[in-house]
Amino acid sequence: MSAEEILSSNEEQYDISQPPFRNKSGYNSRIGIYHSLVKLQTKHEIPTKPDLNTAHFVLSQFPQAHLAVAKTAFVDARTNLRVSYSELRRSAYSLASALFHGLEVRRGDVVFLLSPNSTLYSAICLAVLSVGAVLTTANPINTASEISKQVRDSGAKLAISTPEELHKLVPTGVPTILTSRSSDGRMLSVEELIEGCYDSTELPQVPVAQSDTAAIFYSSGTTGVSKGVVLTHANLISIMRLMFWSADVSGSQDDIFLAFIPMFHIYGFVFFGLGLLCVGITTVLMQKFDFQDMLDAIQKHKVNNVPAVPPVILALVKHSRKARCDLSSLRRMGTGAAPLSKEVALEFRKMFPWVELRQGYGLTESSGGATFFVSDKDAKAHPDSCGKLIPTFSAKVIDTETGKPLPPNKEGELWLKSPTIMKEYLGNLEATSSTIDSEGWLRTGDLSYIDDNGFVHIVERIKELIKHNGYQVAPAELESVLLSHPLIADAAVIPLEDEETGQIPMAYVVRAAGSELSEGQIIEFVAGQVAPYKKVRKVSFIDTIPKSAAGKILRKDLVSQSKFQPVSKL
Ligand SMILES: CC(C)(COP(=O)(O)OP(=O)(O)OC[C@H]1O[C@@H](n2cnc3c(N)ncnc32)[C@H](O)[C@@H]1OP(=O)(O)O)[C@@H](O)C(=O)NCCC(=O)NCCSC(=O)/C=C/c1ccc(O)cc1
Repeated sequence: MSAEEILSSNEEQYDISQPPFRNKSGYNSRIGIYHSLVKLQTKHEIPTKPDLNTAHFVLSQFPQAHLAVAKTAFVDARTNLRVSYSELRRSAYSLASALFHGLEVRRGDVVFLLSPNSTLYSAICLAVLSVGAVLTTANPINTASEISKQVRDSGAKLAISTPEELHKLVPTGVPTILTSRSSDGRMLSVEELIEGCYDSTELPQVPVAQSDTAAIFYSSGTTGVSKGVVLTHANLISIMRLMFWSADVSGSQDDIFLAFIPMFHIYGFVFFGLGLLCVGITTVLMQKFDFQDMLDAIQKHKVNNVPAVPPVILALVKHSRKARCDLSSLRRMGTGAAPLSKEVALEFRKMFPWVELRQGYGLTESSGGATFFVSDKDAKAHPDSCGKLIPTFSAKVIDTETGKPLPPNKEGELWLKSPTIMKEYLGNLEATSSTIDSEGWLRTGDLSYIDDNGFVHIVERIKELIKHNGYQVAPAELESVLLSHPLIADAAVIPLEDEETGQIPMAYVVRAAGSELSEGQIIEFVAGQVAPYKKVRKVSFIDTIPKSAAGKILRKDLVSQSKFQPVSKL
């Protein structure tokens, strides 16, 4: 369904000026659907022009005044290098010309970007999208085999990599250019292409439809291993507009933001990679998170706004008193990607009474946004909620037993519909059809309820997913690594609650007969094959893995069992 179709079907079905919408929950009891009660003003409306390209849209949003006065778009927290809106636009233009005319990147070609946050990141994304190519990104700490898998699955034609991570791409054979100049000058780099002789005054004219694929982000979804989430230009343009709306309603238009949240995931991508550029704000960029560096950056650059994840909020509560730093410039903090405990939220507000704290909820499959708190007063009064549905969103809360939609205050699986919902999982019809139904409803795999006032509460995950530091870790992926060990007969991986990081992956292992494999050896074996945030950090040995009659691992039983075991974090 196109953005236009979804928007107009929302208008027809959910006339919020009519009963039964005269309730604050936005619940229509006749059809069992909740609807965002926020109407977008004209300036926030989602453009439905069929041939609009995300990059053209974002670049057209750069405020003219900012281009004229060379307002800073990005500051590198470490080097102090500043990139203005006009420089960013010039870089995007010349890189787009170089990709199109020099490297013959064409509409639909997939370009794989392997880089931490950098002042070049947005220019690269804009250039790739502007020529109708498809962007796919990855965490640079992923292992070579994880990266090969993604290059293969996405069908990447070209890669762009930092010199440090190049070795992980070499085995894939995919043509690669570097982000910065190589010391021996033998490889082409983005820096050289930007400074080269390509046209820096306009973008190549490539016809692109909003329904074209724009990006493929990898997510574990509700089940199993990592899958490519296919997002269209329509999805990204919609979320850009909603970002603009959220900055406006929360009064953040003139804030200085801090970015340590990685741009290679949807959260960082929609905020820092593209979204906040439409608002015209300045972002201080950190390549990698470090607690003290974060405090220093806030103080030095007088940062006002920090989108974060729960472990960072917890670290501020626990450690900022000891650290000598001035956080008086802070005005707003956001938190998403994992649940923030009510106690931590309350403690944070006590320690930083001058800072607004907003919890949000979004998935890669919804292009990163779904709920938001318009007012801090509401956020304060509802610390265990992640806000209300953002404009254009509808939701159903589905009884997991009967499949029927539920009214306010009843728990069920949250289903979402909006113009931001992904098109599909790449090349995976089965996963797509079990996640999005024929009417376009996305099953989130999260157990939730919506209260009388429309506040969304996420209760727990139904999907089999571990959240470590806000990163997704799929148990099935770790289980297949464990089962590849010749001395492991069977294995199951579960989330173990952890105060600092949210959850850690814990493995239950059945050793092969006669094997004396130790916990340490197993941890080391897995660590050698997966990115550091996916590491198994605790192992327990067991005689058999509990399974249903159909052979499905009964993870809930193992989770209950794990609660009775002493945990020593490694
Ligand atoms: C800032 C965090 C919380 C902490 O950083 P960290 O302390 O460096 O830890 P890492 O988790 O990055 O690193 C894991 C491990 O990798 C190691 N590592 C690190 N960088 C290296 C290196 N370059 N070399 C080698 N080893 C290394 C690091 O030392 C560590 O090792 P270990 O000691 O074994 O735990 C970081 O984890 C982080 O950014 N997490 C956020 C992840 C994230 O963005 N998730 C979003 C997914 S999308 C989504 O859910 C959307 C939500 C959303 C919600 C609401 C909205 O409104 C909108 C959106």
